[in-house]
Amino acid sequence: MLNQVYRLVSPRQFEVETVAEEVDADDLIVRPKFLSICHADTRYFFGQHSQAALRAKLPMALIHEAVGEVVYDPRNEYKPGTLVAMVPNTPVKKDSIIQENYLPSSRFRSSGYDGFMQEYVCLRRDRAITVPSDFDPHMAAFIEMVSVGVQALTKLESTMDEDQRVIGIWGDGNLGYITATLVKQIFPDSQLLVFGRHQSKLDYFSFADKTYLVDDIPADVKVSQALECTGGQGSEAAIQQIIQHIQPMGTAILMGVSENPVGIDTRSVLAEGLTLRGVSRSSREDFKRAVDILSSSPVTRERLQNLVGYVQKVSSIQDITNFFDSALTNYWGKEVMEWDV
Ligand SMILES: NC(=O)C1=CN([C@@H]2O[C@H](COP(=O)(O)OP(=O)(O)OC[C@H]3O[C@@H](n4cnc5c(N)ncnc54)[C@H](OP(=O)(O)O)[C@@H]3O)[C@@H](O)[C@H]2O)C=CC1
Ligand SMILES: O=C(CO)[C@H](O)[C@H](O)COP(=O)(O)O
Ligand SMILES: [Zn+2]
Repeated sequence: MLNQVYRLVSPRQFEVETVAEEVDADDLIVRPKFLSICHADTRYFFGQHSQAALRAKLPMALIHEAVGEVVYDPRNEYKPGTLVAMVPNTPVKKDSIIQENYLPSSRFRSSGYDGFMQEYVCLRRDRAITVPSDFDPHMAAFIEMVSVGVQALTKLESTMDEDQRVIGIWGDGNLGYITATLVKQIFPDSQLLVFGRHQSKLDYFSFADKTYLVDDIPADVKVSQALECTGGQGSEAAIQQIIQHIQPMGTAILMGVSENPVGIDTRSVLAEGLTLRGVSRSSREDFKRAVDILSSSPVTRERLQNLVGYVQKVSSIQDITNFFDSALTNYWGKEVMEWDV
């Protein structure tokens, strides 16, 4: 099959390339419909990586958050038109200990392998998760980020001590918001505190028990467990505050991506017996749990619809470039492309 792939060839420059795809019975052909942007994509688009990293990864199609319609299934298991969320991680090896999203051999789309900015995606069938028909498709576009929140809270469940009284989230953006909605489902009896830098963003977290501006946290506020959802240099200050406000022996899940190493006060980590656990990406199981949570909780779906921040139809390379530029100035929520190329 000949396919048109929209690749970033250098910062801010896309080119369309025709690629011959080999389709076997294990694959599905999916037409991408709604694509949403992650910070990882904007870091490539704006060239916020070292020259060596850009040379190693580009040209590459961006975007790892998307839903699309099945157009062809050689095994006829999926009806044409079925909306599926596409899992961007494709494992090529199995390991009895290391999960698929932590195996260096796995192929993650839009980080070294072509992402979903394509005319058609040739998708291994175990990478497709059916999206229920009552989901808003703009919200469904970022199920991948919801699955990362699920991965984080699943890891928190298996790592933390028994103290579930207070869960603290640092970060008042997309990942913080998604993770906060999931805390309300996965830890329904816990108090949820959210710590951010913008009152106008914290106002969206109306379902949290309390929100704090990070320059105004009372010294006696304590959280049992914490999740860092900030990224960039902001991670350093967030991790420092988590160390100050977490109970001894608490667990902090770190999710924000920083291009440069950040400093951590290890003396306090040791003295308080803290666990810092990194979480990256997600697995098929996390997608399934994410869809199950959304299916059984209309209120979570409604909250996540509030995170649809900017929607635009794109039909050309110029539209795609404009869309990424708009993402830079969008203040709240996820940017979703209606993919019409
Ligand atoms: N681990 C994983 O698999 C994944 C990681 N990520 C990463 O997560 C990070 C966040 O993504 P996203 O939510 O989309 O980004 P956003 O920009 O939407 O959100 C980050 C928010 O955190 C705020 N912030 C910065 N510093 C602090 C601080 N010290 N304490 C509290 N809040 C702070 C930011 O404010 P301001 O804008 O003023 O700095 C911003 O509002 C990124 O690095 C992204 O790459 C995303 C998806 C998956
Ligand atoms: O966003 C993510 C998962 O949803 C990851 O943070 C992203 O895949 C990291 O990729 P890279 O190493 O290319 O920045
Ligand atoms: Zn991402």
